[in-house]
Amino acid sequence: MGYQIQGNVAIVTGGSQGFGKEFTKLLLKKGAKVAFSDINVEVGRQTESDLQKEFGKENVIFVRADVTNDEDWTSLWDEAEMKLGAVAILVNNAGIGASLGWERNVDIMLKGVGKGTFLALDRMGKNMSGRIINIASIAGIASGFTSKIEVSGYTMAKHGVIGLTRSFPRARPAPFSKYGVKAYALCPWFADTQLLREEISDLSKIERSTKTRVLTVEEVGKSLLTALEKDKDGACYLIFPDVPLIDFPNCNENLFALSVAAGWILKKAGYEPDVIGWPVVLAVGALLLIIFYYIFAILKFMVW
Ligand SMILES: NC(=O)C1=CN([C@@H]2O[C@H](COP(=O)(O)OP(=O)(O)OC[C@H]3O[C@@H](n4cnc5c(N)ncnc54)[C@H](O)[C@@H]3O)[C@@H](O)[C@H]2O)C=CC1
Ligand SMILES: CCCCCC(=O)/C=C/C=C\C/C=C\C/C=C\CCCC(=O)O
Repeated sequence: MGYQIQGNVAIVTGGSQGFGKEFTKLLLKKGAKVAFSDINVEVGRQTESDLQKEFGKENVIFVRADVTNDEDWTSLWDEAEMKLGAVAILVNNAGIGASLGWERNVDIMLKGVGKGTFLALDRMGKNMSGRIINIASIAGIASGFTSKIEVSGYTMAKHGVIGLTRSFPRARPAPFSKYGVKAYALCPWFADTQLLREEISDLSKIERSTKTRVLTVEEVGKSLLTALEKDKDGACYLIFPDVPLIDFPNCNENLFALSVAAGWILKKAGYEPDVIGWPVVLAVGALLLIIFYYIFAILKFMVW
C-alpha cells in the first residue's frame, strides 16, 4: 500500500538544488506540502520562486537552516508546522563533498542527520506517524573504493547514517514502532549534481575508470517514491545504473551468523586457529548449503 504522500507535509534538507530539489518537486507532484531548507539562500530563494509558480505559494516554502545547528532545526520545524501543518516526512539529504574535510563531512552528513532524526522522533512521535528518509551513499555500505584516506570522512558519515537507519526496526523500548515512525535510506552511486562536479569536474573520468555511467538526478528522485511505496522500516536501497533498486542486506546479521557457525564447526572439529578469514567462512557456508540440500532431499523422499 505504501506510505501516503498526498496531503502530508514534508521537510527536505539541502533542497535548493540537486537531489533535494528533485525530491521536493516529486513530493509536491504527489500532493504533499514541502518546506525545503538549505544554507544556500540565493539558490534556495530562486528554487522557491520557481516551485511556488508551479505548485502554489501555499504548498512550498524555503527556510534557511543549517543542519549542524540545533536552533535552526527547531525553527525550521516550527515554521513548517506553522505555515504548512504537522510534518510527517523528513528527508535528510543535505551534504557536501569529501574534499571539504572529515570533520565537516561528519558534522553535516552524520551529526546533521542525527539532529534531524531525533527531533523528528520527538515531533512526529506526538502525531503517531512519520517517515524519515536518509540520503546515504554506496559509500555508506562499502568502503575503500579510493586509495585516498582524505575522503574517508565521507565514508565515516555515510556508514553512520546506515547504522542509524538499520537501528530503527529493532529499537526498544519501541519508541519508533509505538509512535509509528519508520526510517529507510537511499544509497546512490555517483550522480550528476553540483556536489560531484565540484569534486571531479570531468564526469567522464569516473565513467571511464569505473566503466559505469553516472546516475541522473531523476533516477535518484524516483527511488524516493519507490522507498515510500515499499515502506520497509530499516531498508537501505542501493541505487546503481540500469539495475532495479537493491534492498541491500544487513551484512552484520547474515555474515555474523555464518562466521560464528564457521568458528563453531572448526572448534568442534578440534581445530582452533587464532583468526579465521573469508575463505574459511565461505567454505563453511558452502558446506552448510550442501548439508541443507541433502536434508531437504531426504525429507522429500520420506514424505513422498
Ligand atoms: N551526487 C552524488 O554523486 C551523490 C550524492 N549523495 C548524497 O546526496 C545528498 C545530496 O547531494 P547532491 O544533491 O549530490 O549535492 P548538491 O550539492 O547538489 O546539494 C546539496 C545541498 O546541500 C546543501 N547543504 C550543504 N551543507 C548544508 C548544511 N550544513 N545545512 C543545510 N544544507 C546544506 C547545499 O547548499 C546544497 O544545496 C548528499 O547527502 C550526498 O552525500 C549520495 C550519493 C551520490
Ligand atoms: C563508490 C562510491 C560511490 C559513492 C557515490 C557518492 O556518494 C558520490 C559522492 C560524490 C562526491 C563525494 C566525493 C568523494 C566520495 C566518493 C567516494 C567515497 C569512496 C570512499 C571510500 O571508502 O573509498
